[in-house]
Amino acid sequence: AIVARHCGMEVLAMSLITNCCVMEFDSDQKANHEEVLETGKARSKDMQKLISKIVEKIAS
Ligand SMILES: O=P(O)(O)O[C@@H]1C[C@H](O)[C@@H](CO)O1
Ligand SMILES: Nc1nc2[nH]cnc2c(=O)[nH]1
Repeated sequence: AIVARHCGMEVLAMSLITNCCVMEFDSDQKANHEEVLETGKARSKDMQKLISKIVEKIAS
């Protein structure tokens, strides 16, 4: 993104929130990669649709 901006390109960044951050060191809860993969998979179609719509709007 930094190089793209340097070259004068417009940049859109997106992020999918995939899990909760565990703030307490001694918490029983633990963040794990499986929940991240699971959410990514569960939301992949939504992300595809959203990005397609954005590209359509940019192109029109
Ligand atoms: O050990 P961290 O906090 O880096 O772990 C998080 C949770 C997942 O294991 C991974 C992201 O997928 O980072
Ligand atoms: N998606 C995701 N990425 C991370 N990178 C470091 N920690 C995390 C986390 O809890 N979730």
